[in-house]
Amino acid sequence: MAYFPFFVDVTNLQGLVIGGGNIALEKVERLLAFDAKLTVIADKICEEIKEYGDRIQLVEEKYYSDILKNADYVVAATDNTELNELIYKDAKKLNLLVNVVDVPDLCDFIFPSVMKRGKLVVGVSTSGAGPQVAIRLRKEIEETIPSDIEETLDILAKARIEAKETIKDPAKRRKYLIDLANSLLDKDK
Ligand SMILES: C[C@@]1(CC(=O)O)c2cc3[nH]c(cc4nc(cc5[nH]c(cc(n2)[C@H]1CCC(=O)O)[C@@](C)(CC(=O)O)[C@@H]5CCC(=O)O)C(CC(=O)O)=C4CCC(=O)O)c(CCC(=O)O)c3CC(=O)O
Ligand SMILES: NC(=O)C1=CN([C@@H]2O[C@H](COP(=O)(O)OP(=O)(O)OC[C@H]3O[C@@H](n4cnc5c(N)ncnc54)[C@H](O)[C@@H]3O)[C@@H](O)[C@H]2O)C=CC1
Repeated sequence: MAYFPFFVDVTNLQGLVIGGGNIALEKVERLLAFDAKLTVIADKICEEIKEYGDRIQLVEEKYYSDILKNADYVVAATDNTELNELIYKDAKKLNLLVNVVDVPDLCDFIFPSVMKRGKLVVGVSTSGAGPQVAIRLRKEIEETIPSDIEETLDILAKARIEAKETIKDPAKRRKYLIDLANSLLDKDK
C-alpha cells in the first residue's frame, strides 16, 4: 500500500458514515471541520452526533446496502466486524472509496492527524504504522506555524488573483508573488 495525500474537496462529495458511536462521532467532527456533506446511518445514533443534525443527514436505521448508492465515499464505524466487512464488499462493488475504522487492510483511504488554520491544512500520516507518531509530529509542526498565517494566506490569495490580471509577464508575476510570500512570512522574524 502507498497512501497519496490528495487534498479532496469534501464539500462537493457525499460522505456516508455507518455507525453512530464514539468513533463515528470523531470521524464526523473531523470531516465537519471541512464542511463535509455527510449522512450518518446507524440503528443507534449518539446524542453528540444528533447535535449536528442541522448540518448532516441522520438515518436512524440499520445499515442497508442501497444507502451506498448516494455516497461518494464511505466510513464504516460500526462495532460489528462482520458488518464492517460486508459494508466494505458492498461499497467496492460500487467502486466507492472505503475506510473501515480499525482495519487498515480494509481502508482505501486513511485519516491523517490534521491541523487546519484558515486555508492552511497540514495532514500527517504514518501510513498506519503509528497514529501516535502522526499526532505528536502534527502538534510539533503546529507550534512552528506563525500565529497570523490565516491573514497571510488571505492576503496572498487576493494578491495572486490581482497579479494574474495586472502583471502579464509570467516570470515577473512569479517573482512578485514569491517575494510577497517571503516578506509576509519573514516580517515577524
Ligand atoms: C490506519 C488508520 C485508519 C483510520 O482510522 O483512518 C488508523 C488505524 C488504527 N488506529 C488505532 C488506534 C488509535 N488511533 C488513534 C488516533 C488516531 N488515529 C488516526 C488515524 C488512523 N488510525 C489511520 C492511520 C493514521 C496514520 O497514518 O498515522 C488519527 C490520526 C486520525 C483519525 O482517527 O481521524 C487519530 C488521531 C487524530 C488526532 O488527534 O490528530 C489513537 C489515539 C487516541 O485515540 O488518542 C489510537 C490508540 C493508540 C494506538 O493504538 O496507537 C488502531 C488500533 C485499534 C485497536 O486495536 O485498539 C488502528 C488499527 C490498526 O492499526 O490496526
Ligand atoms: N472506542 C474506541 O476507543 C475504539 C473503537 N474502535 C473500533 O471502532 C468501532 C466502533 O467503536 P465505537 O464507536 O466506540 O462503538 P459504539 O458501540 O459506540 O458504536 C457502535 C455503533 O455501531 C452501530 N451499529 C451496530 N450495528 C449496526 C447496523 N447493523 N447498522 C447500522 N449501525 C450499526 C450502533 O448503532 C452504534 O451506533 C468498533 O469496531 C471498535 O472496535 C477502534 C479503536 C478505538
